[in-house]
Parts: sequence; C-alpha cells; structure tokens
Amino acid sequence: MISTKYSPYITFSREAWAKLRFNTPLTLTQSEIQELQGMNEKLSMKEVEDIYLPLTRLLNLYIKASQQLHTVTDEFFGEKTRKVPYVIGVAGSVAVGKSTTSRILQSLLMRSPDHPKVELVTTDGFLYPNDVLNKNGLMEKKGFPESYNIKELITFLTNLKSGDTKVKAPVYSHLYYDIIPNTYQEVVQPDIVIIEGINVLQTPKNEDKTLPSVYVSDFFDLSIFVDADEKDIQQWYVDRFKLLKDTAFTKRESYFKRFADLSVVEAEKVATDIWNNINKKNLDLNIKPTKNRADIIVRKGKNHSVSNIKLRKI
Ligand SMILES: Nc1ncnc2c1ncn2[C@@H]1O[C@H](COP(=O)(O)OP(=O)(O)O)[C@@H](O)[C@H]1O
Ligand SMILES: CC(C)(COP(=O)(O)O)[C@@H](O)C(=O)NCCC(=O)O
Repeated sequence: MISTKYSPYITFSREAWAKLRFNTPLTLTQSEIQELQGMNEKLSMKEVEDIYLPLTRLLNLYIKASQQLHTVTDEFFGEKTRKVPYVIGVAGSVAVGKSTTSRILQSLLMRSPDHPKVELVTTDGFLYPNDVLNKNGLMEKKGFPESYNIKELITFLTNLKSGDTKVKAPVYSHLYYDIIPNTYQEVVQPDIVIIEGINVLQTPKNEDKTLPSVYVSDFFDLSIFVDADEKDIQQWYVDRFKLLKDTAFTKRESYFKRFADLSVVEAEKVATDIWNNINKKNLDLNIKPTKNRADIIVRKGKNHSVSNIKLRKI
C-alpha cells in the first residue's frame, strides 16, 4: 500500500489488493464466470478472486454504511423516509472494459448475503438518436458530451434518487448504431444501480446556461474509473472491431454490415481510423480529465489483468 502525502489516493499493488478479500466467499461458478466474459478475452477465476471479490467486499461495506446513515437520518426526522438506491458510476474510455467491469460487479453484488437487486444502466441510451446527431453535424462526435441528452439523464437520475418505484431509461443498440425508438429499460425498486458510461464524471461547460446546474456524478454514492494505457485500449478497440466484423456486422440489420467483408488488414485500418478520429480524441479531450474525480481508479494491464487500484482517502 502506498500513500503519498500529496495524493488524495492510496495506491494498492495487485498483490496487496488481493489480500483484502479476507473471507468473502467465492460465489461464482466457472460457468457463471464464462457467462460474464466479454467477447474476446478470457476472464480468469483468479482475476475474479484477486481483484473483483475484494472490490465487492469494499462496495458492500460502503453500502452498509450508507444504509446506516439512512437509518440515522430517519431517527433524526422521527419518521421513515423513502428508501433510495445506492448508485455506483463506472467511467472510462470506449473499449477500456466498462461494460465488462460493470457486469462482473453486478453479478458479484447480486450474490451478496442479502441478495440485493442490482440494475445496470448504460448512458449510451441517452445519446441523441442518429437523425438528431445528423441534423446537428454530430455523427462523427458520437460519445462526445454534446452527443448526449444530459437533461434527460439528469431527470432519470433525479427520479431514481428521489425513490421513485419505477424509472425508465431509453435504450441504445450497438447493432443498429442508434437509439431504439419507444423502447425503455424499466428499473423497478432496485437496491443498487450501476450507471456505466464514458461521460459519467463529466461536468457541463460553464458557458452552457441551458444545462442543469447539477452534474451526473452528484447522484453517485461512489464512482469507479477504469483506466489503462492508451495503446492497450486502442488494441482492445481494434480487436473488438475485428471480432464484430465476423459476428454482429454480418447481420442484415447491422449498421456496419458494409464492413463485414473487409479483410483483416482493411478492418484494422478502418477500426484504427475510427479510433483516432473519434474515440481517441474523446478520450484525450473529455474522458481522461475526469479520471481524478473518481473515488476508485482501477488500472488494467495488457491482458486486462488489473495491475493496481487507487482508492480515494475518504
Ligand atoms: N476484465 C476483462 N477480462 C477480459 N476481457 C475483457 C475484460 N474487460 C474488457 N474485456 C474485453 O475488452 C473489450 C472492451 O471491453 P468492454 O467491456 O466492451 O468495454 P467498454 O464497455 O468500455 O466499451 C471487449 O472485447 C471485452 O471482451
Ligand atoms: C456508443 C459509444 C459512444 C459509447 O461507448 P460505450 O459506453 O459503449 O463504451 C461508442 O461505442 C461509440 O459508438 N463511439 C463512436 C465511434 C465508434 O463507432 O466507435
């Protein structure tokens, strides 16, 4: 464990972190882990044991403390206030592994002793539909702050954190590369909600007076930034693109079906161009600067194995 006087974080090496699991039981079978695996890499049982179980243990302790705070507040008011879900934000670059990390945490948290109801919501559902992006010249800016309907996201989070029993989030399809009209994810009385997206730690530009004066992260009880070397993230993006070329892109309804017949070399070139022209720019300009707002920074190495974890000194 390294704690420098001038950093708001304590840094744990992989080895030191793995020891913090204590007696959290390993609650996933090998087949459940397989289910959790992303699309092209192997998530090992060891990675779950060393990294994600200690993380789940910590999250469970924080959640318990937050419930105690709720009870204390009720005591102060002399009446029961509405139960609101514990909200965890997961941020990071496109292709860094936010969805995979969020799905692992969802699965492990759901298996905690009191079996909480854990919902996962991705902020791509709050992207403007392609026709709106096209009209505003934003098709090459998908994922940039201006491509999201932040007001709608803030309203969703406000309702969620007000204890509304049912809230609805719009749904994005990676296959259609667009919002699915009139389709919603219903979030009904969750105990924990994971909000995953590249934009969740961003702050609205001060000059934009039309945006609400609250940030997305104001609704989080805890935030996690998934971090890695830019070269590795680019590689994961290109690898995922090549895999999609042989799977999802071959489907008739795929927005990218024109890429299905590319050779491997051509696919690498197209993916690298999209990475450089859109996702890398977004990473440098809008995502990296939010890293140090996170409570926990999970740093991954080449093969997705976590090399260290930074924890904000609370
Ligand atoms: N912990 C992990 N172990 C193995 N593979 C992973 C892990 N995290 C991400 N990946 C792989 O890396 C790629 C990007 O991950 P993904 O979760 O889709 O990223 P994001 O949601 O940030 O775009 C996917 O192909 C996924 O399978
Ligand atoms: C929908 C996204 C903005 C969000 O990414 P995610 O939250 O899934 O990491 C991204 O997947 C995307 O489509 N970026 C635009 C460039 C591209 O096609 O990769």
